[in-house]
Amino acid sequence: MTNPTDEQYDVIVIGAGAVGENVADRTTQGGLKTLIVESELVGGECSYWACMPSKALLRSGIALRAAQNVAGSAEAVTGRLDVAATLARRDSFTHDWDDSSQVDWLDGAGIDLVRGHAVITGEREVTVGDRVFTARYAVVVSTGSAATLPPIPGLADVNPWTSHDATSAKTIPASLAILGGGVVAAEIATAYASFGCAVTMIVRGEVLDTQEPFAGELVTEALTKLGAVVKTHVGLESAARASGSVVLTLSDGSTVTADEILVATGRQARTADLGLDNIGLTPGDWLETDDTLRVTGFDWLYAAGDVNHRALLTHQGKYQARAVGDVIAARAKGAPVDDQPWGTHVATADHRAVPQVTFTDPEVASVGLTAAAAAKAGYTIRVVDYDLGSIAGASLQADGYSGKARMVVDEERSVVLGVTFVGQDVSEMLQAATVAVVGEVPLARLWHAVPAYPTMNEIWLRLLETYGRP
Ligand SMILES: Cc1cc2nc3c(=O)[nH]c(=O)nc-3n(C[C@H](O)[C@H](O)[C@H](O)COP(=O)(O)OP(=O)(O)OC[C@H]3O[C@@H](n4cnc5c(N)ncnc54)[C@H](O)[C@@H]3O)c2cc1C
Ligand SMILES: NC(=O)c1ccc[n+]([C@@H]2O[C@H](COP(=O)([O-])OP(=O)(O)OC[C@H]3O[C@@H](n4cnc5c(N)ncnc54)[C@H](O)[C@@H]3O)[C@@H](O)[C@H]2O)c1
Repeated sequence: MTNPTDEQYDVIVIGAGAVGENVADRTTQGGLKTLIVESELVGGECSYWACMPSKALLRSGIALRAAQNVAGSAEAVTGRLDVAATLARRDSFTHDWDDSSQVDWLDGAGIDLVRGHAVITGEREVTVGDRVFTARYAVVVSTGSAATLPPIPGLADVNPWTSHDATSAKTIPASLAILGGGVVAAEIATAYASFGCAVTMIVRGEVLDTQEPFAGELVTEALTKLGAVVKTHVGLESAARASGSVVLTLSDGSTVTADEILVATGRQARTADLGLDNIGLTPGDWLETDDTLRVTGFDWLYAAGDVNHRALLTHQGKYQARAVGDVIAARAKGAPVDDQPWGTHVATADHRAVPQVTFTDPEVASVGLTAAAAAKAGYTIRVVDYDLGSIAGASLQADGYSGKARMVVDEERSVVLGVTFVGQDVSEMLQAATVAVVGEVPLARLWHAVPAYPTMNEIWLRLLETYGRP
């Protein structure tokens, strides 16, 4: 690890998650001397408690079911999921929660690291313990987000799990209640149900209700088939521990008893103890930015990743990191700033072209606007739906393949505003949809993007045929 001796830097990045690391890399490549401060593990949530461990927990069950869904391999794969081997594979991805390889990467990239809790103590000034650092050009906040805990009577006292516990568990409880119906809840429910854990989801609305409605319907159906109980349109009134178990009283008068409860009710900004009050901002708030990721009202303060609440996804935060690192370097050198929509120094895609995969089984892969969001935004739209199971490639992928696709078209410009695929292995089909949405490729031209036969990508041809040739 580098031992910084000079307390003045060009750029100080607070938080060494995936986003902070990428910001620091870009500013360093831009010739700026950069310090990164991290209070926990270099690599942040995604590497140790979020994307990577959760996907590792999911993958073994998904691979097993994929083999069971094809005659021939189904006969060969007759055993049960090996939970211990799955957990061991998860541990290999998190390097047993040891960040030395990421620290080595920072070192190799020429980025100085200070471990400790950073506080903004003034303009361009960051204090870590008894060391005070100043930044010539910029301070970038990339402190991420943390799980919220709703103020439900008794909930805090039952020692509820957050996603940290669910992704790092060394043993799987016999039963798990999950509060919430979003991405974390649906993914963890899928993984734990695959392990044979008795999962009960308590969902105040529908599962995955920010996606197209059929996504939640198909995922709920699949979760139920896996043995999970999905209770929708019901609230949690109170929680208590009795004989070691968690006893939950629901708004419909019923009770749920489980070994543990996972609270997956969304995120809050990690800004409560960052010293925001020292610079006239409110501790605990999300940091609002312009499209160059500069915090409103400041010329030296930037925010990238979850903490700005634009799109709480690793890939989107890293996209912001590339823009923010490059714009800081450009402004420091007095070079031109390209801040027009879709320019080099802006994160335009955050507004209407965010890709996301929910790694349930079936997967949900979406980009851009849902039909409801597009209509609400005032677009004149046409919605085209198609059954993915009737695509030749899908029928080869799995016997009895079931899935659905939707394309939302802007009728005035004849371009795609959003696409959603739900089905086995659809995640790898998402990038083509993202290119179509970001590139605003006219439908007439999309007819010339010929999908190979027999792949599941033929869904594009079917969607276009259903729409009709413009
Ligand atoms: C269970 C789960 C699964 C997920 N799966 C996916 C997925 O599959 N794909 C995807 O794209 N997204 C996924 N996400 C979202 C993804 O994890 C986040 O969007 C991403 O981690 C945000 O990165 P970040 O760098 O902004 O924040 P973080 O990764 O949270 O990093 C922030 C860092 O800042 C440090 N820090 C905070 N305050 C201070 C301080 N004052 N001083 C010093 N250091 C500080 C923290 O210790 C942390 O290391 C998932 C989230 C969860 C909860
Ligand atoms: N595969 C991925 O890309 C992935 C995976 C996991 C998480 N993430 C990201 O992490 C973020 C956090 O995920 P999340 O699932 O915690 O949040 P979320 O916003 O997706 O879902 C929160 C859920 O909790 C419910 N809820 C909120 N308050 C509640 C309350 N008081 N009582 C009962 N239910 C309540 C909501 O109705 C919703 O169902 C997401 O924004 C997502 O982008 C991404």
